[in-house]
Amino acid sequence: MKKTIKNNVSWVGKVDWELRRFHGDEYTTNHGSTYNSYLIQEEKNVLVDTVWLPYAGEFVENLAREIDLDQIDCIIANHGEVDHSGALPELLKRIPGTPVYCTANGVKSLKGQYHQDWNFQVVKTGDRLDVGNGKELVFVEMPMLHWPDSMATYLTGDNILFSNDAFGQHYASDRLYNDLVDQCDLHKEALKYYANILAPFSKMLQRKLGEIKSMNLDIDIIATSHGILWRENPLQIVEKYGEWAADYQENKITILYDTMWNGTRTLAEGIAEGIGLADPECEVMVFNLAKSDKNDLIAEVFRSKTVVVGSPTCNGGVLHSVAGFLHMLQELKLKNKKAATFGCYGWSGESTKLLNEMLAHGGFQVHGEGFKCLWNPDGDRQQAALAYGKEIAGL
Ligand SMILES: Cc1cc2nc3c(=O)[nH]c(=O)nc-3n(C[C@H](O)[C@H](O)[C@H](O)COP(=O)(O)O)c2cc1C
Repeated sequence: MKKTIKNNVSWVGKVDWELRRFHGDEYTTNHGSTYNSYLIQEEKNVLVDTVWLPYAGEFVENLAREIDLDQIDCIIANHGEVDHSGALPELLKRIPGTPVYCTANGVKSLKGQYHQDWNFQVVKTGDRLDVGNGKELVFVEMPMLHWPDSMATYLTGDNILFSNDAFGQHYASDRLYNDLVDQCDLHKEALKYYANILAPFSKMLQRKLGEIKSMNLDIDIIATSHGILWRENPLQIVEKYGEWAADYQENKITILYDTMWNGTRTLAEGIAEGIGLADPECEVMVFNLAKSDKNDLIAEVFRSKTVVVGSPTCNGGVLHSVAGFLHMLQELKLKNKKAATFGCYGWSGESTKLLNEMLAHGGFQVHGEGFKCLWNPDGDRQQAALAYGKEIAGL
């Protein structure tokens, strides 16, 4: 169903209420998601992005109820990923030859996925497309936000920035706008999206935000490709991105562990108590990695100044939940974060050394050699864990 956004611009996307996993199993979408597609009906009719492949048929049928498909003059493909381009094959079967505006890298990613020689029209930053009634589309390349092909499109007159994945969140709602939804949930999902998907590209993002600011665009609405659109103080999310891209941290320490027989959990709780005693201002949170949502934990680490990671030694290594999580963390290349490690062992005790190596490889400033405990901690070792927590609070 079409929903008017402003004047002759409407939302024609899909709300995916039941989505719980995205990018395969890489990203948890506990609030579902949306695939936002937009229809601009000026003298020219322009479709901006489409929806995820499984909803292609439904999308094209719904669109055909809103507009005679032959009246669509062109399509803007801001990003070639299948959650935005998935309905192009179905749509272009119905209206072959319709121009598809995208970046040079967009041609590569779309051809690479769909193996079709569509009527591609390559655009670059600053290129303009007249849509009639005195309005134009202005294209802004956004390479690596988050694919080489990404771009944003700005509609003059209505002052709408179609930002694609930038500023988005996986958040399903029947409400379109930021001022109509739960603020806490919205900001949590926006930060989770940034931490898990965009954090590796923070340096590029800082440059791009500067470039967008220097274009002096009046922005009334940021129309994202996932989740909620920003219309109330839309630049608030641009400012947040500026903060997040600048080695973000809060006064927060996150303790993450897994355990077989609870010894390492006892250490985790002792360390947390020690930090709390030494620095009551610092928020400390403790999570069992095997029982928690890994993408929510990435967001917790992203917000933290220090992460403390524990695993018992198991078969000369660390537990797989911990190894898998640290593998994810390494890829995010977070900056300006400290780390410390701990774990129980029975004989060889490799876990802390291995954890230190993995964290150092991920760019963390690792403190010392880690806190080890032979078998289950007794009262003395519990006190020692508490003292270790006080030491970490002082890092
Ligand atoms: C399947 C298994 C494999 C283990 N392998 C090792 C090992 O290679 N080296 C070692 O020092 N301890 C090893 N241990 C001993 C544990 O590290 C020890 O029991 C520790 O106290 C468990 O900590 P937890 O209570 O946090 O699970 C192993 C224990 C189990 C159950």
